[in-house]
Amino acid sequence: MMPQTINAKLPTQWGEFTIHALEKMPDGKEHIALSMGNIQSDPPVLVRIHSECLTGDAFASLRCDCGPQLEAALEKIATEGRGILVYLRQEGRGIGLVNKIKAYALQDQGQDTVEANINLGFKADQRDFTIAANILDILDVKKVRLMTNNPRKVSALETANIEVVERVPLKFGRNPHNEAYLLTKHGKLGHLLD
Ligand SMILES: Nc1nc2c(ncn2[C@@H]2O[C@H](COP(=O)(O)OP(=O)(O)OP(=O)(O)O)[C@@H](O)[C@H]2O)c(=O)[nH]1
Repeated sequence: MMPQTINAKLPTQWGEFTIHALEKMPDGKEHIALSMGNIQSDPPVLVRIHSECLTGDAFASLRCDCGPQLEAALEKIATEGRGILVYLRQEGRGIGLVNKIKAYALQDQGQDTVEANINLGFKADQRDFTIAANILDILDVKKVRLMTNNPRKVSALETANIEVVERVPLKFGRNPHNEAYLLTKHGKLGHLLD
């Protein structure tokens, strides 16, 4: 089945985006992209690949840095007047919402974010970012400036022939509740954080 895209306007507090709803994707999930401005022209467009996080994105949870990263990415795109937010339905680094809350419960008992995933029978990170490259292909984008601290996102795009001309660090949302979580991301998951 071929992927299909449905486009509509999406006015936001940062300006007007186009929302692209992607269905019939290879992983069977419904993904979303928001775009602003001319995304195919030079210089290469600013792109954020964001994994779904209901607790951080919608409920302003301080356990992670997802909400502030999402907002900062949309703001940076609006400031440039062009860019793409790819919103992947990869809740809980791919383990799903209920399993993420199970992982939070284990973290409440002292495990770190990686140990909790492993003890639930998952890998530390279940995500496959190839789907983000598929979405950029559908949007006809071949070169990007990628906002991320996660080297796996950079290598996944490059493996799929999307050139990452620049990695733009995205360090927002550090707070006392997520200090240990961010340290674990840095120490065990390879995120480029100070
Ligand atoms: N399993 C699990 N998932 C989490 C936890 N905290 C946040 N997440 C999920 O992690 C994903 C966000 O991943 P991050 O590791 O924060 O960031 P990243 O996307 O790898 O990298 P950046 O591009 O640098 O932000 C979202 O899907 C969140 O729901 C946790 O403790 N356990």
